[in-house]
Amino acid sequence: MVESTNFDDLLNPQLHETYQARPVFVGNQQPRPVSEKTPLADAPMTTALEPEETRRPVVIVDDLHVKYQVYSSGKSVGTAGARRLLAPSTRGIREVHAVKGVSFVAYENESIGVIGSNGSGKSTLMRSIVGLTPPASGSVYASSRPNLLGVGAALISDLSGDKNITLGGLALGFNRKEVDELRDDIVKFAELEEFIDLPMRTYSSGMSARLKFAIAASKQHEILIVDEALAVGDARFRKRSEARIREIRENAGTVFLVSHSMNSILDTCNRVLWINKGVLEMDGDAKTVVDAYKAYKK
Ligand SMILES: Nc1ncnc2c1ncn2[C@@H]1O[C@H](COP(=O)(O)OP(=O)(O)OP(=O)(O)O)[C@@H](O)[C@H]1O
Repeated sequence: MVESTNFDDLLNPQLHETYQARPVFVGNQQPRPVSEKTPLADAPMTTALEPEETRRPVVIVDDLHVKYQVYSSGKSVGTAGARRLLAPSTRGIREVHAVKGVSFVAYENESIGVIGSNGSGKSTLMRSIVGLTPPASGSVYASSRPNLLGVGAALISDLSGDKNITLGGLALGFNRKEVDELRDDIVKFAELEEFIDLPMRTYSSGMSARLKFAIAASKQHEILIVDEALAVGDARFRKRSEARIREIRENAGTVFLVSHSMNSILDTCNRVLWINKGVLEMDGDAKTVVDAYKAYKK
């Protein structure tokens, strides 16, 4: 007989019942490092960044450099025939310098768009702010742990949408009771009432994206990073997710939105960072930066 796995066996209630997502540095109003090259927590900032005194800084990125080590196959693209044979081998480890000395201060209640061409380093910068990708040098300071929107990693496609709400909710730091209280709102927001008992693998990509967004956005994040999440779903869902992002921001959150949609950026953000080839090309009022970016792209 094949033994079936109980859903509760997949979780560890003892572990999760009291689990709460903890800020990186508890009880300290000052931004503190979430990641930096050296373990010196109180290392002075290397650049002349001066946070405004009238506003509360929530994220400080100080001269951040991020590098990837990539294994190169040795195939030099574009060199044909004999030229390829004569060309020096590029086999081995190659370094990609994805973020090159980016510095800025983000304040409470700001909604910051992050724009730039493909491969310019936007996602890398965001992953570094969350602490997923370590910097090669420089530091990131945050008043509490920034959250990258998305609970995708915690979800299991063979389980129903409903059970995945439990999984995703626990991954966000809610306890079971809190997840149960939020469940109906999440299902309603995702508009999946009729499908919530079906395994997630039967969902279309838009349906699972809606569920992931609805789970992740059910939490009032203090620092939230949304990387292209709004590009999914239809226009109506996009409008509602934009509205939810504005709501999070209005409730004293700070939101970063990485997007290629200038309309989403202009609708949602009051400030924009333009990243170009790993460098912070421009930082300012949303319309000014978007106009400059559009002019550059022409
Ligand atoms: N895991 C990785 N390993 C190696 N190189 C990487 C990795 N992730 C990103 N890169 C490289 O770092 C650079 C910046 O990539 P990143 O994904 O941050 O850009 P992006 O601006 O978010 O791009 P897009 O708009 O296409 O999503 C690119 O040259 C990319 O090839």
